[in-house]
Amino acid sequence: MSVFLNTFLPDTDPLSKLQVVDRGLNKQSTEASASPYKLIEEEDIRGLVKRRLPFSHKGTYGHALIIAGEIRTMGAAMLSAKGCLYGGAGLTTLSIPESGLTALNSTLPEVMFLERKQLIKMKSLKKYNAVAIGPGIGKLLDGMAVLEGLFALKRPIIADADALGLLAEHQDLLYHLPKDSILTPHVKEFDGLFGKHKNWWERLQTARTEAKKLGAVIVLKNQFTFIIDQQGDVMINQTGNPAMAQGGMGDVLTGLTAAYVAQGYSAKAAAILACFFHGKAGDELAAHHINVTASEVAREIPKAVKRFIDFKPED
Ligand SMILES: NC(=O)C1=CN([C@@H]2O[C@H](COP(=O)(O)OP(=O)(O)OC[C@H]3O[C@@H](n4cnc5c(N)ncnc54)[C@H](OP(=O)(O)O)[C@@H]3O)[C@@H](O)[C@H]2O)[C@@H](O)CC1
Ligand SMILES: Nc1ncnc2c1ncn2[C@@H]1O[C@H](COP(=O)(O)OP(=O)(O)O)[C@@H](O)[C@H]1O
Repeated sequence: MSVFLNTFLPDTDPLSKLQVVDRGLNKQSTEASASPYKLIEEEDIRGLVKRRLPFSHKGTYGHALIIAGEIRTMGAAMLSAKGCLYGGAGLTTLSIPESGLTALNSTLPEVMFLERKQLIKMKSLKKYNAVAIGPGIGKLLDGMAVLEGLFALKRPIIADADALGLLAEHQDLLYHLPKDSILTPHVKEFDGLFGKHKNWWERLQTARTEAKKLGAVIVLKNQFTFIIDQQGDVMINQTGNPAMAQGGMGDVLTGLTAAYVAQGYSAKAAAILACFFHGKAGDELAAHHINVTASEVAREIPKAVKRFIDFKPED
């Protein structure tokens, strides 16, 4: 039976009711019968996710840098770092104001620290396999200078939360976003970047155009998160649930996305895997909890991935 796009939208419009969604990611977009809208299925994830290798070491799984947090939102930085750590990056470094250092060392001793002033030494940032910026940075950090420096390196970044706010205010910079970057807006951040929309159908059309124009992956977060790739195809994530509707959940997703980029996945694969396992961890917790915290979701991720990898469909 066909499934239509309106099933995944929180509002109604005449066009999405007519738009068929393909099941799975296998059909090539170039095929005449293919829909640009695709539902991510477990089989797709099995084809993407890699096991950890014998004789591997921390260097095998990449080094992620997360630029996050200010005095009132240091929690966002900790949550992003947790998402990255539990997502399996070989090394995680967090750049926060020094006032957060005690909290970092006592709560996440595995995570390293990079002073904010080191961020202007752009060449030294080349050693990181993934760079994420935004959760809780507010406007205190000289975010624009850091973003400009990162863009000059022409290395993809993951931009979330307040970094998206900065890009919305400086559209000239937005269109210099390095190719294969990942933007992770919720609906308000998306409309801040690209203008107000009447409904979700229109928002998705803008997302497809902008992802192509930017050469970036856009992760438009919602109950069903839409991952729009550089070709303008829309992949729909089915995991996740309302128990996850609590502050900090997106911060964990940002860190988890960085972990997958650091491990060598493409921007598109990293975004798909992060959304899938973030939601999967939330679903497993929601089986026994009415609501789940962002920290709990982060901690559940390695278990959810392990269960998924070890599960045999005939079990
Ligand atoms: N522990 C910490 O340090 C934490 C720090 N955090 C950090 O603080 C910074 C600012 O975060 P913020 O929550 O103040 O603003 P922001 O996320 O822009 O929301 C503004 C308004 O937008 C809406 N809205 C939001 N999400 C939506 C959605 N999915 N779907 C639909 N609508 C949605 C909603 O408006 P409403 O719909 O209620 O009118 C909401 O009130 C940011 O850097 C973040 O990383 C947080 O992560 C929390 C934990
Ligand atoms: N009802 C829901 N169903 C599925 N996922 C949800 C639900 N509510 C929130 N989420 C997930 O939680 C995250 C929220 O992100 P965001 O709004 O950026 O949060 P924050 O800024 O507090 O970190 C997204 O990944 C979103 O998909």
